[in-house]
Formats: sequence, C-alpha cells, structure tokens
Amino acid sequence: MLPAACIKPHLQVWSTKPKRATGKARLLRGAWTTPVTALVGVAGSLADQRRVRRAAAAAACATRGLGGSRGRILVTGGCGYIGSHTVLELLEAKFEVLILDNLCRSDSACLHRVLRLAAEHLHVEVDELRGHLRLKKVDLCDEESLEAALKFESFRAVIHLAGFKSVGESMREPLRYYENNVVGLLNLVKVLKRHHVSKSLVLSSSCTVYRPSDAKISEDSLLEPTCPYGNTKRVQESMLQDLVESDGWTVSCLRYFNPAGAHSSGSLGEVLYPSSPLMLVPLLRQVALGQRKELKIFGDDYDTKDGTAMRDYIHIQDLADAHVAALQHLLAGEAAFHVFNLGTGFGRSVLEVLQAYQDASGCELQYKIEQRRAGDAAVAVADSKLANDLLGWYAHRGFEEIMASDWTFALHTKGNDSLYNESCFISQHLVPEPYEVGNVYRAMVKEIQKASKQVGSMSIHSWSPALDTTQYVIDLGGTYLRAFKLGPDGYLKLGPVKVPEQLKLKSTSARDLFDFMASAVAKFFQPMDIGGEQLCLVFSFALESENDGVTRMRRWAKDWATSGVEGANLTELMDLALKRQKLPLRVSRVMNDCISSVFALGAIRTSSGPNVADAAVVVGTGTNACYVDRSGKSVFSTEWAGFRKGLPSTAADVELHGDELTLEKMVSGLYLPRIVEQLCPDAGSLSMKDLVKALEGPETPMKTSAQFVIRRSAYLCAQALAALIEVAARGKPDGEVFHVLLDGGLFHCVPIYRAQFEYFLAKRQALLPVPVKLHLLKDAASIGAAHAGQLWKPGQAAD
Ligand SMILES: O=c1ccn([C@@H]2O[C@H](COP(=O)(O)OP(=O)(O)O[C@H]3O[C@H](CO)[C@H](O)[C@H](O)[C@H]3O)[C@@H](O)[C@H]2O)c(=O)[nH]1
Repeated sequence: MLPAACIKPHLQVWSTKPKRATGKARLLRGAWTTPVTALVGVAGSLADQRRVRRAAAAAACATRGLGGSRGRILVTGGCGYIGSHTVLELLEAKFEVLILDNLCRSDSACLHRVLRLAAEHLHVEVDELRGHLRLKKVDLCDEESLEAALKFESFRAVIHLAGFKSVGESMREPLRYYENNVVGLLNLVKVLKRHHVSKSLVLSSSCTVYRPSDAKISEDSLLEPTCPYGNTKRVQESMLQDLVESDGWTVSCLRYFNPAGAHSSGSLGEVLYPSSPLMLVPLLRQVALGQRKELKIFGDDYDTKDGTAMRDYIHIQDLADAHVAALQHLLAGEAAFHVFNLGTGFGRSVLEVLQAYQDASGCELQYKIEQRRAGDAAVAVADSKLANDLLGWYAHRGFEEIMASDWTFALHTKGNDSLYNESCFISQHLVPEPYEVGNVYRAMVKEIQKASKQVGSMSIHSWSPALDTTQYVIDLGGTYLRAFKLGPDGYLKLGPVKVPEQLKLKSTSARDLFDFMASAVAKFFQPMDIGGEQLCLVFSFALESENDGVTRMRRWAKDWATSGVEGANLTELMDLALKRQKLPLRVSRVMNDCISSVFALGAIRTSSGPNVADAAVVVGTGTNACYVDRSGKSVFSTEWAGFRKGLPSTAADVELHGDELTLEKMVSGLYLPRIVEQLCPDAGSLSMKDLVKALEGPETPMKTSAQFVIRRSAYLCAQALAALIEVAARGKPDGEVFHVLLDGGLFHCVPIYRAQFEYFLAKRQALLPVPVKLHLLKDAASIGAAHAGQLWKPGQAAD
C-alpha cells in the first residue's frame, strides 16, 4: 500500500472558484494550508496577519535543508514556455514560487520536470523542493477567483507572464487580446493592491511596442505598435507606470525580442497546443518532424539582405536569467519604473533561421514564399545595453545553440501527447515524465526487433481462408476456458467458463487441469462431424515449438503455477486427457493465442483483401502481440508481455512491482485493479468488473482512478503497437494497408479502453510508415486456430 502521505498531492492544483463559506473555514478556503496560511486564518488585524506570516515563514525556512528561502514570488502564466523556464531559474536561485495559470495554452506536467531539474541543480531530493512550488489554476479574467486565490497571500514580487503573444492572431482577434492581456493585468493589480499582496512587479512586455526601425532599438526609441498585441503591451506598461507614480510601486518591463530554443536538458521547451498560434521555430520543428509539409515564409520583399524579415532571436534560458536579474534589481531598489530590452543585438532573417534549423536537425526543410503577414515589422533588433549595464545581464547563448536546443527538445518529446495534463491527485503518482513516455515507443522498437529473434515463429505458407471441415478448439486464457466447434456452417461455443482457482495452484497436477479441458470438449463432441477428429489447443501463455513439431509450455504467467506443465509436451498431455475422456480426437496444433489470432482475419474478410492479419494484439487478463514477417511468411510472437525496458515507472508502479515492472503489469486486466487499489485504499479488493462498473457510475475517486489507469494502459498499448508496426511494416509494399486484429477483454468489455487506444494510435499514425486498419474480433484466437488447424493431416507434424 502507498502510505497516505504519498497519495496526497505534493504539487496541488485546484480551482479557486469561491464557494459560500463562513468564519474560519472561509478564511482557509482556497488557500495553501501550510502553517503560514493556517495562522493567517486565525489572526486579527492586517498588521497581525503580516507579523504571523513573517514568523511562520521564518520558522519554515529554518527547518528547510535548502539553505533558507529568498522569499516568495508569484508567477502568473508559470506553466507556459517562458514561465516554466523562469520558474526553474527562480527555484534554482532559492525563491519559493506560487504559479497562477489557467492552463489554457500550457500544462502542469512541465512542473514535474522543473522540480527535477531544480533539485538536480541544488543537489537536493525532489521531495525536499516540492513545498517551494505551488500551482493554483485560476484565470486572471475571473476577478472573483483571482481574489480568492490571492487574498491571504503575500509575495516579495510578482512576475506577470500570463497572456497571449501572437502578432498574427491579435490582428484577427484584437478584442480577445485586450480582454486577456489588459483586463487580466487590470484584475491582477487590483487584487494585489486591495489585499496588500505585493507592490513589486516584473512585466513580460515585447519589442512590438516600438515603431519598426532598421536600426537597433533602444529603450528610448519611439513607441508605436503596429499590431493589437503590441497595443495591449503598451497599455499594460502605461497602467503600471501610472501605479508607480500614484502608489509607490516598483515595476520592471522586460521588452523581449524573439524568445526561442529550449532548456539544455531537452526536457523543457515550447510545447505546442492546438489552440495556440505557432512561432517560427516551433513551426520549423514541425516541418522537420514531418508533421507539417513546409514553412510558409511571410514575405521575401522586405528591404533586408535576403528579402525576408529580420528578428533578434534570444535563447529562452538567457531570457529566464534576465527575469531573475530584473527581480533582484527590483527588490534591491526604491519605487521606480524601469524598462529593459532583452535581445542579443544580432538580427537573423527567416531564411537564416530555416537554414540553422536545417543544420541542427539534419532534415531538409521545405518552404514556400507567401504574402507579408499583416502587423509584421521588417526588422526588430535589440540594443540591450541598459540590461547589460544595470542588471549585469548578457545573452550568453548563440543562435546555433537556440536551434540545436529546440531540436533536442523535439527529439525528447517526439510523438507525445498532452495525455498527462491531469489536474488531480492521481497524476502525482501515475504520471510519468512525458518524454519518458516517448521513450516507450523507441524502446519497444528495439525490444520487438530483439524479441522476434528469440521467440519461435510459425509458418503461414500453407494458409487457406475457408473452413471446410469441423475443428474443435480449446482456448485456455488467463481467467477463462473456452471450447469451440467450428465448421463450414459457423461455430458453437462453450463458455467462457471461469477456470477454478485451485486448478491454477502448484498443488494441482497437469492431469487435473487437462482433464478439465477435455471434459469441456466432451460436452459437444459429435462423432459424425466431417473431419472432426482434430483438436487445436490454444494457450495464452508463452510456448516453444521444436523442430519435430513438439510444442512445450515455456513458463506460466498471470499467477498460474499448476505443476507438471512448464516444459512439458502439451500435445501429449492433451492427447492423454482426450483418451481418458474416451474422445476419438487428436491434437492437431498447439498455438499461442496471439499467433492464432492473426489467422482469424479470414473470418471477417473472406471475399476480398487479405485473409491473414499483419499483426494481432490481445489485451485481456494478460497481454501479447505478434506480427507477420512478409518476407519469411512467418508469424512471430513478440512476447510483448515481458517487455520491461523504457517503461515510465512512477511511485505507484514501483510500490507495486519494484524491479519486476513489465508492460503487462502496466496494461493488462490482471493488474489494473491492483493499481486502482493503491490509489483508493478504502475501496478494498477490486476486480476488473468493479473498475468497469465504477466507470459507468457517478464521479468518485475510484472512477477517476479507473479512468486514468485505463487511459494509461491504452496509451502504452498504442505506443507499443505503433512500434510493432514500425518493425513489421518494413516488409510491406508502399501504401499497402497494415491490418491489425484486436482481441481480449479490455477491447471488448471496456468501451473507453478501445476508444482511447484508437485515439492514441491515430495521433501516432502520422508518424507511421503505412496506413493502419484495426479489426476487432471476439474469439479471434480460436477462430484463427481452427483455420490453421484444418490444414493438418493426421501423422503430420505441426509447424
Ligand atoms: O509561418 C511563419 C511564421 C513566422 N514567420 C516569420 O518569422 C518571423 C518571426 O515570427 P514569429 O511569429 O515567430 O514571431 P514575431 O516576430 O511575430 O513575434 C515575436 O516577437 C515579437 C517581437 O518581434 C514579440 O516579442 C512576440 O511576443 C513574439 O512572439 C517573422 O518575421 C514572421 O513573419 C514566417 O515567415 N512564417
């Protein structure tokens, strides 16, 4: 079990929509319940509250192993691109941070990486640092919520980064820009003032406030924005300047030129969201990744060296450094209004940026010249001498480094979805680092290549699609036994019959288990069936076929341990059991369930198209996948269930499985309820059926946990299948569809599982080498086995 402390969030996110409450409860609601705010809740006057806050803060610092805090900073928009890098710098400089973010174009998952990077930098454990970073989900345009979030807080300073930042978008939707940027800041400063939260502020401004100029722009250059975005920045600056003059505030406006690039670790960078317009460098990233055909260059008729517009690109880490430098300058000074340009002083054209990104990525980048974009200046290059002189700040990182760092970030995050943008406690324990999830795909490709060499395969040379004889099949799954009679007229099915638990125990003999299976066939055996003297045995466990056609069980899995089966000749065991039942049947084939599923596609597609699937995936009690190697016409079992490399383990996984963590333990029906039990200790012992029931019921912590665990399973399976396709599709002619057969309880009985699986695979599909088609078929293993089985003639060795 996870200790209770582990289950509580360390990095909390909650909505601060005020609710009606009275007295003490009201004072505490929505506030961070550290001793600081708890004491504020019972203190009397404002002065008392301040004293109590200071005393509590000092006490908190004294017990910390980080050498004391330099004070609390409020960062709006701290989960965004500039925000995440700035928050990291602040933590590394030993400030404590509260982030306000509405997460509309950002996501809180980056904060895990911020914490990890800061902990590495400070040589402390991540857990020691968690109390230094908090997040409240709040929209600055919602004044009531903002007030509830800040009422009882106080900060040495505020860094205001929240807002929209696209020149092009602002031309199309100016009012949205005024609303978000101007009203957002107005609400913020009103609340800061009303509740004495802080009077020191660093503003994220922009060089778009200036009149365009071919010469380097200094802080006293003429102000004349050419787009609504620039206008909103200009209004923000004026509003703050008036506050400095009327109310003794201290403000620094940082006029950014063009921030770009990513953190040197490759784990923080500009994440792309469907709702946010893209800047030049992320657009080039998409072209390099094949997610976008070409870059549209807005205008090649400017009066510049190559006709394309010139900008001053500044590395995001240099920009983040500047925030800390400006903050320290602000904290040291008197009431004042400062403005600083932040750039490198070097202008680069769009074509130069494209060339540099091409060099960094090694990918050829296509482009097309388009009309100029309205609102764009021809040139914007900074004179940052003031920041150099007053802040002691310089942009250290070069142009090439900007592009290289963005490409490193792209490789780290390639193919990731913002799946893990969960603002609930579960995310703290099940959310792996997004780029680790990206690794799953790459690790799987390698593992599947390796596994296909180790695991026995089965030939499909003699495959024929139609069933013209009767075939009996026994399918032993992890939980159920199914017996079938299949023939030209369809099929009869017995079961699923739950395998009694005692048959799985070590104390049970192979004979008992096989007698149980043979008795199932006896229930509908008819001696007159044409060709019905054969029985296929399907096992959802790892098998080993030898050259002489003997198939043995390699090892039990899924909590089975019946004695005398591992390593035994399964044909022999079953033939003996059939004899004991006095059935005139002989075992024709013994097949792994996943391998036999490949042969079942014929049951769906007999009239046209292929009759053998290219791959099969079974996700039920356990999980496995296999694929057809077209060149050798063989089916390979990938032993997918056993994969253990590259999996994104989290606290809950480690607690449950330690070093034993395999893909099966993160995705299959036998284990998912165990993970939910960890998250909801009060729920007691759960089965997969309980999870399905919870999913259909009202909102409860168990439902939320079940949803998350199932989504994660579907996500990992989709990644693993994508990896398998990458390996298997190599033998396929260009453009030909790759058919995948799906079977197993999770696909059939948990609709959200299948939907999520398809969704995640579809997101991956753009990166896959072939178009993919999924076919869902119940009893695929047995249907496929019957097809494969009818080719066998008595006396012939099964391959
Ligand atoms: O598809 C595209 C996108 C951009 N560009 C060009 O690339 C340059 C950079 O454009 P971005 O959209 O990346 O950035 P902007 O220069 O428009 O804006 C950025 O820089 C501004 C100052 O110049 C502000 O700081 C603003 O917040 C910031 O996003 C511009 O010449 C633009 O015309 C293209 O040619 N094609």
